[in-house]
Amino acid sequence: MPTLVLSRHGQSEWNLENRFTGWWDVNLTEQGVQEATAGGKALAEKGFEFDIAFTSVLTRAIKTTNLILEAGKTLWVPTEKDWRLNERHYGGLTGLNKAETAAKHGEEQVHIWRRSYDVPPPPMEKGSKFDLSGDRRYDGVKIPETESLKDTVARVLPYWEERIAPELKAGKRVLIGAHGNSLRALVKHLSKLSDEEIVKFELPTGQPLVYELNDDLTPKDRYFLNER
Ligand SMILES: O=C(O)[C@H](O)COP(=O)(O)O
Repeated sequence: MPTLVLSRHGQSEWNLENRFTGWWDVNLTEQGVQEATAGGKALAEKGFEFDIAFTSVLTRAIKTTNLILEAGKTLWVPTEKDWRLNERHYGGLTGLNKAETAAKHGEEQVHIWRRSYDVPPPPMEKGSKFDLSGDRRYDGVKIPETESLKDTVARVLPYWEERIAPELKAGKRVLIGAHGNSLRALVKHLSKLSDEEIVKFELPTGQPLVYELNDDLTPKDRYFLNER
């Protein structure tokens, strides 16, 4: 029975500061390190082991994945990093404080930007200090100017089909350490959630979500580790 564990990264510096983050590369806070380690320890105590791990090209997710593996004394597990597991690109909102943006544009508008399925935030302005063109990790990648969750699903799913699903079908136990919205894309796909359902699905930082899958990768069971 293929097992898949998804974990959103632990608390990041900009989760703490309540700023829109997206593809901006911030570190974990001390609390974030503790959350990721606690998630990894809980997994190890319950007997979870991994054969392969996948993460994004962003520090907060890479470190979380490593901390989970380290807690299970399996830091050696092969880990693939790919931009397609990055957080949803937050466009022109990147770096702004979420509460200040709500005060300026209204709660309703900010809720639409954060939780509608197919309305993207305003695009990143050319020359903005958060512009990522020139960042070596994105060589050859067409960096989006902004993304809706629908756009995120459209780039996560081909990666799932191409790289992750074949490992599960081959019987590998898979860990994915990524982000709220790139993981929502996977949960939507696996659990067949509607556009309305997926935007209400919240993934707390550092809390492992377990999928027990049938051989055809349809879910048998899905649960947050701390709920069992
Ligand atoms: O990119 C961000 O700011 C967060 O990681 C996710 O933001 P959200 O809660 O607005 O989806």
